[in-house]
Amino acid sequence: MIPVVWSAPAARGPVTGTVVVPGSKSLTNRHLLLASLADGPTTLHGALVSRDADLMLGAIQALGVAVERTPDDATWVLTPPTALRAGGRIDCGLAGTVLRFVPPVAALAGGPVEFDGDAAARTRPIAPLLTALAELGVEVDHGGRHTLPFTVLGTGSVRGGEVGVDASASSQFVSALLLAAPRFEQGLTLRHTGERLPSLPHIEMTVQTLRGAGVQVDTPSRGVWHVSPGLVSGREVTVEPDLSSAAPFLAAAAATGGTVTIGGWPTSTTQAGDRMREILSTMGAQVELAPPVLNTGPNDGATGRGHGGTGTHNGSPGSETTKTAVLTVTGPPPGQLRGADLDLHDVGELTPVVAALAALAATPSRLSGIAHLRGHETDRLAALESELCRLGGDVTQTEDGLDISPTRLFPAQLQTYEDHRMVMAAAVLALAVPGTEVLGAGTVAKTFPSFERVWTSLVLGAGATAPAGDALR
Ligand SMILES: O=C(O)C1=C[C@@H](OP(=O)(O)O)[C@@H](O)[C@H](O)C1
Ligand SMILES: C=C(OP(=O)(O)O)C(=O)O
Repeated sequence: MIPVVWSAPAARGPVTGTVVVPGSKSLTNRHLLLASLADGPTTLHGALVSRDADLMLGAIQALGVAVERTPDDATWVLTPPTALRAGGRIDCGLAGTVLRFVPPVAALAGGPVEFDGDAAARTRPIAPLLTALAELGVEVDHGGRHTLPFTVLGTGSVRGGEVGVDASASSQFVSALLLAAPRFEQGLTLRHTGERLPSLPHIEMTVQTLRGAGVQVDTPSRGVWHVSPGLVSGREVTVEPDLSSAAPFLAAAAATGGTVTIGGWPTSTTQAGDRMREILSTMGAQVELAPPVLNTGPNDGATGRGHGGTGTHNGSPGSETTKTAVLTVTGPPPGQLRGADLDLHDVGELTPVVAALAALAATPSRLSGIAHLRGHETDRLAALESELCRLGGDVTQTEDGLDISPTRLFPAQLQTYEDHRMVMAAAVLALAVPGTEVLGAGTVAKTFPSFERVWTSLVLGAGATAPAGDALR
């Protein structure tokens, strides 16, 4: 168990080794949700085992899905009920994917489904989604507050049709409506009505996941999606490793002049974490994606942990051929990491780790396009400003991001605000600031329960980190 106050290790020299990261949170939770709507069983290989995935599993079980897991947790079989079950209570924890993706599915159950979550989840944006559901004829009792707790009053069917949603606070409003839409009577034509739309790759992930399950999704123009009503195919999928969970390990190489290698890196992916390659290269690291391994068979991207295994996903209409590769990042010599001007609008979840790295760089950085991070697990812009300043950093919040300039940093006890990515950011900072302590680091279990063990083993020089199955817990 990770201690409440974690003395995160400082680097003893260049951090070097090979890391195995667990399955993608965003893909795992999309596949779990779709399994509840499918026409038959779904088999998942390499799914994430973590608090957010557990919460999604709990949610679909409350809706009547039967779950079987192999003893090593490597394979899960999810069998949907004939009709989604009402009367359940869904715990969203602090998981945006549960809070946003499950209510439109609950509307298809034949009665009330209650939703609540962590205290911090009550301040996460949800109103535009509840309003869109109301326009689609779904009754939600939220006592006029438009926040958790609320009850979706399912009637067994949703009419569907056309609806607008302002998703400038979270792309998850769009994903949520699209994921349930094949089971709406008329399908759905969804229009984003706001100025800016964050996290587009995550919406593309939703579209690809639906198409993989045989659902027809058209994108007639920018900011408009059409989902045709129809069957969602139960299928067999291998979940890609979580590339955003890989980010702090790659950052460790960049910050210390070390070399970190991660296998099973999908050569084509919708995951935000893939942008780390470009970000690290801009900051002066060497980034190499070794010749891809061709995998044939049913797959969602990377199969097998490590180097490009294979797998099969039916992808309904035929199987796909996927490629994975080995990613190696080598940091510049100490003192030569460059700051950067980065628009992170599409990949906001990378911000905490990138901000930590920017604070260790030799020149200033500007991170922009991320005003919506004020509604993430915590107000991430405020949290990063406050914690970097606690170490003596030179950081100011802008309207839509952070300006970070180099300064000498001193050890302090860092707070993490129940935010897994603040723990990862603190770990990166501690590499260069011996004596740094991290308060509440256990919150990293949201997406990476074994983070502290894998991190410590890499930083203190054990080299290769935990094997696949191990890294999942
Ligand atoms: O759909 C998803 O799986 C996610 C979408 C993004 O949310 P926002 O659009 O709210 O930033 C991302 O930051 C989050 O970590 C996961
Ligand atoms: C914003 C995040 O999570 P969530 O899915 O809870 O929105 C995140 O993981 O960075």
